[in-house]
Amino acid sequence: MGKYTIGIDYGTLSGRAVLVDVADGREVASSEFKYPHAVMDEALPSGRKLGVDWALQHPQDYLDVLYHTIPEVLRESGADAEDIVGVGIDFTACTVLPVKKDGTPLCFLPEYQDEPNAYVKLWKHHAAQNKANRINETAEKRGEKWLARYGGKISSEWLFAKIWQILDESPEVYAAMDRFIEAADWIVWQLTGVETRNSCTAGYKALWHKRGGYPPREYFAALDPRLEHVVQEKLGTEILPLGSRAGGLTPEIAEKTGLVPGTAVAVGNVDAHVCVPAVKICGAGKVLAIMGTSTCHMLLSEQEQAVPGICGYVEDGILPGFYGYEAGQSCVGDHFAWFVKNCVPESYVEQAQKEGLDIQVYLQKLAGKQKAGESGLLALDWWNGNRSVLVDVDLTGMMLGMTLQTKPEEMYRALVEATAFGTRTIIENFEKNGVPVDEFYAAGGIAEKSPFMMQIYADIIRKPIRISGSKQGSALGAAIFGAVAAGSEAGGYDSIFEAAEKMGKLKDVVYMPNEDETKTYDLLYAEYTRLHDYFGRGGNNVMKTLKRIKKEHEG
Ligand SMILES: Nc1ncnc2c1ncn2[C@@H]1O[C@H](COP(=O)(O)OP(=O)(O)O)[C@@H](O)[C@H]1O
Ligand SMILES: O=C(CO)[C@H](O)[C@H](O)COP(=O)(O)O
Repeated sequence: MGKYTIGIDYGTLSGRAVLVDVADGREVASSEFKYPHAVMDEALPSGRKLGVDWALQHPQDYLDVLYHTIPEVLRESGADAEDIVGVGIDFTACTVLPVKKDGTPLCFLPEYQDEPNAYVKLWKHHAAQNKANRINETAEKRGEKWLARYGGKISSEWLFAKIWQILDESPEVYAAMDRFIEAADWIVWQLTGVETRNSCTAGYKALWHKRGGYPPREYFAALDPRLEHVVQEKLGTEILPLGSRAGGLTPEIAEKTGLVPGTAVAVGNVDAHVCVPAVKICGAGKVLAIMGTSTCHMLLSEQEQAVPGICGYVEDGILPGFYGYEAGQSCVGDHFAWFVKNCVPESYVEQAQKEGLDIQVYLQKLAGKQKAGESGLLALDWWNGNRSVLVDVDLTGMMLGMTLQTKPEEMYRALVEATAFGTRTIIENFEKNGVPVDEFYAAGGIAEKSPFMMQIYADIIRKPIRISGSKQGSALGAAIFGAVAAGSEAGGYDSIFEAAEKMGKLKDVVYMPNEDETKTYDLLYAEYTRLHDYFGRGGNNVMKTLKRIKKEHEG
């Protein structure tokens, strides 16, 4: 009888579960549940308006993912629950929420339902930038050594900026929360009844270090005296390494999902990092880009090297025995989603429908007929700020070269190219700073759906691109960690490397750079870099001025 594990990938808009065969990673069944509340960036369910740069979620949606997708993959596969030996989950990060000590989210309590700071702050909640600035300035002033691990600057997406925002704006919420916890750890807590913290989110998003722990309390006190004991009071300090077993499934969750009580559950993981073993990466020098709403770039190295402008590096943060480096672009597919929602004429939508094509596929069909540089357009990919290498959410988007002849498919292609230039900037930044990049892999919705984009990326970054063999790379990665949490005695594996070797997958296709296109793209990339540095490194702060004026209008 085969043994199986279930991996659940909590993305920005939905949760996706896969049930896979432990022997070879074969996907037997899958299921998706779209979050009913999606991303709340304008108002709470009560109608209460949110400010600029807010992005919240509702934790009930995460529980509903379990109740819908697990029974569905069990039904679809026909697998016996006794043969499901482990469950692993991954989540967007730093997606964080305030909870009571029994795990109840504050936003479930009637007194906080109309309080924005009681909800989950999604990874792309950018309304704590003023806090991130002070976190950086204070760290620099005090000569905090950890700052270099985070590329010299931490982002407003990270944990301490978010919790400080709560303290500052809603001290009563801060006082009422017993824990501030990553959604990854919270959902594992709901599955097992045990509160655990995973080393991945703690390391990348909460400044934690395997040997040194968190920054000292004097640092937090220098930020705000009320934060002096934030770690002890709100976070908890017992951090478990990736691949550990967090606990066994509770009888209540087992009953609601159809699984067996006590089934091994892995400690939480991050949607990007978890994907590395899913594409069989087990060593240094291979960048994996997980390309969806945003892109995260993961890279292993045997060397510890400070790299400016990256999100950070964490020892054992992706796989044991390596320094795991992370960089990213906080907006990639989000550009394209924004474009089709706001900038495509009715006639295009109708034609796409007539041809039975998704509107993005239709635009790609038209844009694919063009050559590099043919549109005369060049864009900066900062519709949601810049995560790497500038680490500045106050930067905004820009497109240059438009004329009365410019077509929607050309603008769409320019946005795709801009995101690829952003990726090339990240690769070159690693290489320049002593972390070699030999190969490039891609996973995520975009790598899966769009050969058009993958070819443009290969042409722009000048490297062959290998693609994840699973449509759900992150969910497969979570299932792989589920197999390690189960261990070999239960039918899983004792090492993540062995599990990756057996269960990881790559497609046969490799996108090769096309020499003619790369030559033109080199010219465009030089112009992109000029604009990138001009608008992004202080040559012209017009984007910030415009944002400030906009904020004044919004009060
Ligand atoms: N045919 C397509 N080609 C390229 N990108 C697409 C296509 N369809 C949807 N997308 C983009 O994929 C992104 C979602 O990626 P996905 O990996 O599925 O989700 P997530 O990032 O939430 O995990 C959206 O931002 C959307 O613009
Ligand atoms: O910060 C992250 C990883 O470190 C987020 O999880 C990520 O950017 C969100 O990913 P997705 O594009 O899949 O929604």
